Amino acid sequence: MAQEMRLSEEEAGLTEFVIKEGHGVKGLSEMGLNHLPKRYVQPQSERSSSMQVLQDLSIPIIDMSKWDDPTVVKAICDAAEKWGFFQIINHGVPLETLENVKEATLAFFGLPPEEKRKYFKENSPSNHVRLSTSFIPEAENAMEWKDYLSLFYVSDDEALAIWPPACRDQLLDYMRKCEVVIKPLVQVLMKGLNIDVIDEKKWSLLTGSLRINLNYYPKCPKPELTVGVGRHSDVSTFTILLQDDIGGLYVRAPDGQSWVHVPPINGALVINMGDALQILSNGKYKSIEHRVIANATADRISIPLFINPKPSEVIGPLTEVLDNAGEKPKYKNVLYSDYTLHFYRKAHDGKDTLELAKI
Ligand SMILES: CC(C)(COP(=O)(O)OP(=O)(O)OC[C@H]1O[C@@H](n2cnc3c(N)ncnc32)[C@H](O)[C@@H]1OP(=O)(O)O)[C@@H](O)C(=O)NCCC(=O)NCCSC(=O)/C=C/c1ccc(O)cc1
Ligand SMILES: O=C(O)CCC(=O)C(=O)O
Ligand SMILES: [Fe+2]
Repeated sequence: MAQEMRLSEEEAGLTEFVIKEGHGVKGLSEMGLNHLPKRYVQPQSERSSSMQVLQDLSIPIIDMSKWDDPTVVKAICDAAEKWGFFQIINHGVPLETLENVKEATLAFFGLPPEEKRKYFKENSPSNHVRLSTSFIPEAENAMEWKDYLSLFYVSDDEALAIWPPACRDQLLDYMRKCEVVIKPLVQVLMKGLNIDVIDEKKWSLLTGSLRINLNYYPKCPKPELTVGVGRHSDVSTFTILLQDDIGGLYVRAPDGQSWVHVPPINGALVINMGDALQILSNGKYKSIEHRVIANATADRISIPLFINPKPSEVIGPLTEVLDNAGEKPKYKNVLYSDYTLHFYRKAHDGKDTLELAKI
């Protein structure tokens, strides 16, 4: 009884501690709890014990050093169609830059709670900077064991003024250096759709806005009962993900049922297609469901850079794709900010956001 009482008091104080006081799940983890608060208990179907993992399959690893070589172009387009996910090596972003971003992420989450609280939605000077926990606590029945800082990029000047000083310089440097990955990838992916010339308008449609998230998954007392990130696809055009060496990211296998682990490779970047590109390519490129498991032994970080249409763009199947392939559109035209708003209004739910755009 006393134990139960303590637990329910704890549940009541949880929101206060995690959300209002700025401790996040990192704070919970550091308290050394030996049980998982109820709010984090996921339904059986979402737990790792319900995942069928294929051990001998893996997403392609592609050497980008000769990215305009026809065999590399084909490897990228095939991976984007079949897997929606691949890792790239020899991509041109210096190893040191990647290390700096990971260090900056740890530096940010290592700040005292009263510092971090400044970046909560209620206190943040701008909706372009937001520190949160789980995904959307207001909309979730069960929370995810993750804290994250989300930064919307408008300009260097704005970022220097409002992004947290603990990480802003390293993130800006990383984003600038990622251009050597973004440009070739867009060119190659468009080539796969028989689009050889990408004018200003199309660049803006495909890559007009950037968002970078810093994800922190602290050690979890009962990882088998919860998730790091629930099943979802990204709403981006595509995402460049930097992960540390802990592991735990799984992607849906081409069979649509099983899961495949994405093993950390030092110096590699993980690329995944997002919903916007699935829509623009009329379904040729697939945004693939992925998820992150929680773990008991190590803190994990990851840094996704989301390359997106501008929120004010209308996205729909590209006319070239429909004309070249003589296809009927599978998706409606939607305002991208309406699409992302729909994503941000509900808990992670696999690929359900796409239903909004389906014809
Ligand atoms: C800052 C923008 C440019 C909009 O500004 P705004 O028009 O002034 O609108 P708001 O900032 O008021 O945002 C509208 C609503 O969007 C939601 N939202 C706005 N950013 C956020 C935010 N980072 N967090 C969670 N709600 C938000 C949020 O619901 C918010 O409503 P509210 O909470 O009532 O103020 C921006 O939010 C926007 O429209 N972005 C579109 C581009 C964009 O960010 N695309 C998303 C690509 S990111 C992606 O694929 C993410 C994947 C992801 C996968 C797994 C995760 O666990 C987390 C993320
Ligand atoms: O942490 C990871 O490896 C993936 C995170 C993710 O899917 C996301 O933030 O959208
Ligand atoms: Fe994701």
